[in-house]
Amino acid sequence: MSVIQVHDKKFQPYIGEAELQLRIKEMAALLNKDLEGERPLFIAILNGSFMFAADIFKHLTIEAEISFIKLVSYKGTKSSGNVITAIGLDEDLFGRTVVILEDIVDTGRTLSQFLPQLEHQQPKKLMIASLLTKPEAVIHPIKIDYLGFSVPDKFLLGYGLDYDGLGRNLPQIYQLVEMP
Ligand SMILES: O=P(O)(O)OC[C@H]1O[C@H](OP(=O)(O)OP(=O)(O)O)[C@H](O)[C@@H]1O
Ligand code: HPA
Repeated sequence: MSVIQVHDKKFQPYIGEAELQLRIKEMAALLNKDLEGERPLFIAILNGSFMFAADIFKHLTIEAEISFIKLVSYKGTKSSGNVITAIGLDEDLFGRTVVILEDIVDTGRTLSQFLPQLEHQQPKKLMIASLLTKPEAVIHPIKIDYLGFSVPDKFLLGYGLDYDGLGRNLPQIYQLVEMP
């Protein structure tokens, strides 16, 4: 398996396509078991989660809906810091079982800022399914209900994850090669 170059950096293969797909099937099987009869709404957070969302959704056999949203961060007032708003969230979450689909929970900042906005709508349940997390990088702890892989605190690329816009199309996950 070969090292690839994207922009100025080198990346080595880290999680292969077969291993990814196997784990995603296992995650879907758990969701099928746990959420039978709940007609959950899956909310995929763009851009990064598009491949994970498509692959896991294909393996769901329960009745389920999916919606794709984009989070936009802008400077709020001094006291509130950065504010995150969701574009494309048209559904009413009141009383629904909601599962957020993320490619990665890294520092936890994105979800820690966004989850309270969803909780405000009083869903019946609000759960997180993330393909990846970096426990050593967490600053804002997030409870991940369905997790694919715990990984070290190294920059990843591929399967939806980008480095400066490139690499999202790679079918497997690569890890940054750190140069001495
Ligand atoms: O836990 P955190 O440190 O907040 O990092 C996780 C977030 O970072 C990535 O999104 P990004 O903002 O890079 O946007 P993208 O999905 O469009 O690449 C990823 O898709 C998560 O949403
Ligand atoms: O490791 C990563 N790679 C690409 N995008 C990311 N966004 C958060 N963490 C990462």
